[in-house]
Amino acid sequence: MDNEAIKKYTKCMNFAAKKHSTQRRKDSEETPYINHPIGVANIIANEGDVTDLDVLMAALLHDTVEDTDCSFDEIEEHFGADVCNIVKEVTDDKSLPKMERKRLQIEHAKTSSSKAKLVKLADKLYNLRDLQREMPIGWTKERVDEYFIWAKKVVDNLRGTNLKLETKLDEIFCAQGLK
Ligand SMILES: Nc1nc2c(ncn2[C@@H]2O[C@H](COP(=O)(O)OP(=O)(O)O)[C@@H](OP(=O)(O)OP(=O)(O)O)[C@H]2O)c(=O)[nH]1
Ligand SMILES: [Mn+2]
Repeated sequence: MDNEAIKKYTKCMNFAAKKHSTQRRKDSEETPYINHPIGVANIIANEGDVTDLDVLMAALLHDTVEDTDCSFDEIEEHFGADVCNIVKEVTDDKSLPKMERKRLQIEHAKTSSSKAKLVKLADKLYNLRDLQREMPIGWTKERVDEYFIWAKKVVDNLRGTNLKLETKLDEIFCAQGLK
């Protein structure tokens, strides 16, 4: 086992956990938010069969700039430019109106790098499974249905990246009547 890689990945997990420490998911159990990034990394490694360290660290960090006080500079300083660039590709600009943010995510998906596409595929697979499990507090069925339709538009622009993850996403879309 590569000691340096294990040390870097563990440092990254700890960094992400501290950044997300006060955040909770929108489910009724108020699951600690960190479960999401760790779950996304786990999907990439153990369902997508991808163990590229930069991809797995970017998965752990993928919501830190978007949702915490973390900066891209901080990520680059601690984890390097390659990881930082993947995080940049998967970070929505929260200063934009929501609809514009969601439109841009569909558009950017097409031209993003294969490493960013992997993170995005796993992010969507995690969130869609969460939606199948439980409706987020304050959401309506319409909002859930809209998320599935929007998520499929993003995923359709990520295809050709990882057949295992795309197949599992299509099973979910099929179950939702979206095919
Ligand atoms: N399904 C589900 N989602 C939850 C839960 N708690 C937090 N979320 C997050 O909410 C976001 C989806 O809600 P939206 O209202 O569409 O997005 P917004 O928070 O960015 O406005 C996702 O963010 P994201 O990871 O940035 O993904 P995405 O919106 O870019 O797909 C998801 O991770 C939960 O319990 N269930
Ligand atoms: Mn996410």
